[in-house]
Amino acid sequence: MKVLADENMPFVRELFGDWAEVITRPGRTMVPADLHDTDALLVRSVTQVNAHLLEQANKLTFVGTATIGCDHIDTQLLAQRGIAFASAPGCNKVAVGDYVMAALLRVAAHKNWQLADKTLAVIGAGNTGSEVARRAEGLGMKVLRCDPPKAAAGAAGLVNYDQALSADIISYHVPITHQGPYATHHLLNAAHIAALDENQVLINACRGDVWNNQALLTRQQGARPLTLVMDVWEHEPAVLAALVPYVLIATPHIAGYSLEGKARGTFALYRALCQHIGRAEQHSIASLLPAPDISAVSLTRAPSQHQLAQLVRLVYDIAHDDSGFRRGLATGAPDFFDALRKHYAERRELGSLILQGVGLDERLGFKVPAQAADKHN
Ligand SMILES: NC(=O)c1ccc[n+]([C@@H]2O[C@H](COP(=O)([O-])OP(=O)(O)OC[C@H]3O[C@@H](n4cnc5c(N)ncnc54)[C@H](O)[C@@H]3O)[C@@H](O)[C@H]2O)c1
Ligand SMILES: O=C(O)[C@H](O)[C@H](O)COP(=O)(O)O
Repeated sequence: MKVLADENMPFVRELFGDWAEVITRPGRTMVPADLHDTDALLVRSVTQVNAHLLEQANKLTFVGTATIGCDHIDTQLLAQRGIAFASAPGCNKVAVGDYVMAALLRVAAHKNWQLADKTLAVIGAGNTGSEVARRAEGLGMKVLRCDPPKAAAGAAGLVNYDQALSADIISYHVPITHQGPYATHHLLNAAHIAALDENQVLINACRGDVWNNQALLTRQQGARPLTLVMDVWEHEPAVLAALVPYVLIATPHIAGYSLEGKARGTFALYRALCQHIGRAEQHSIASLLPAPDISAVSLTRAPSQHQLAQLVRLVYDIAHDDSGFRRGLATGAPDFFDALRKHYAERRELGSLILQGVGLDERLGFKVPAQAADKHN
């Protein structure tokens, strides 16, 4: 069987190579001819899987995306053509939790805030939003969850969007949708942006088009700019360069880019394709992951917020991603955004680091030995 995969999908050869012919291509520039005689197509978020791409797909029976978001896939078309489809829900939710936690600690240092005094609103209380809420609660923050589709289905304990917009920090975790009662395109629109207080912080680690970037630029160029954390941008990879100097943390859509998250994404497709063709699984995720460079740290007392930030930086330094983004943009190279993503350094999840010695809140994401963990679930 012939498997065509995005060249930026790790572990494809390890999982598929011993039983399929694996061909890799740059995801953003896959063309219809690449699909000729291909049985299974494995993509990431940058490949638009639509009628045009499938024009020469004469053998295709399976499409998989190793991502959470599926907005790049015409799933209706696949269903019409009888092509099986799989995605990887939740695969990188822990990485997004790590990213937002790193961002929160950096924002707190910048604003001289104690996070435990602040309120965080999570817009979209699904896989990534729930992971972020868990981290924030581990930091002692008050958390508001806003998810109108879930509220309409009867879920309790949720706030409406207006209430959420009053929080100190507002973090977005919705899919991009353009139609229906809960459409998220420009969910943060010009009127919302104009009405926010200058002390508020906005975080976007979902999809760029959820925020009106031009309206944000207008706000930032005025007298009362907001504090912004942006991993995703409207019109990626062509970011609104003028906005970047007004963003506290700017990164190239890498919130989900932990090695573990990528491994889970590829593995979800391996599992789905095995099921699709009736093949027994012969691999595990654990076998794909190398040992982390730093595996344990011993604490003698509960860490302060500042020390917690240092511990997070041991595993994931968001400032490094931010400075790389700014350097890349400054080169003027049109492909800087994709180049940063393609050559992204190996990043482990906070859970790869064991924190020994004190009973740390396990919701923070580090691995805490069972007898020491301060359990909350
Ligand atoms: N930056 C990254 O690297 C990265 C990584 C993973 C996921 N993502 C993006 O984040 C999105 C969310 O991921 P997830 O795993 O949490 O998805 P999910 O499906 O588990 O959760 C999304 C939640 O958003 C809610 N929602 C939908 N419309 C809403 C609206 N108008 N207002 C408030 N809530 C709304 C849904 O009810 C659902 O509970 C993905 O679709 C993907 O686009 C980005
Ligand atoms: O939807 C997702 O899972 C994330 O946005 C994912 O991390 C995107 O990464 P990409 O597929 O663009 O490499």
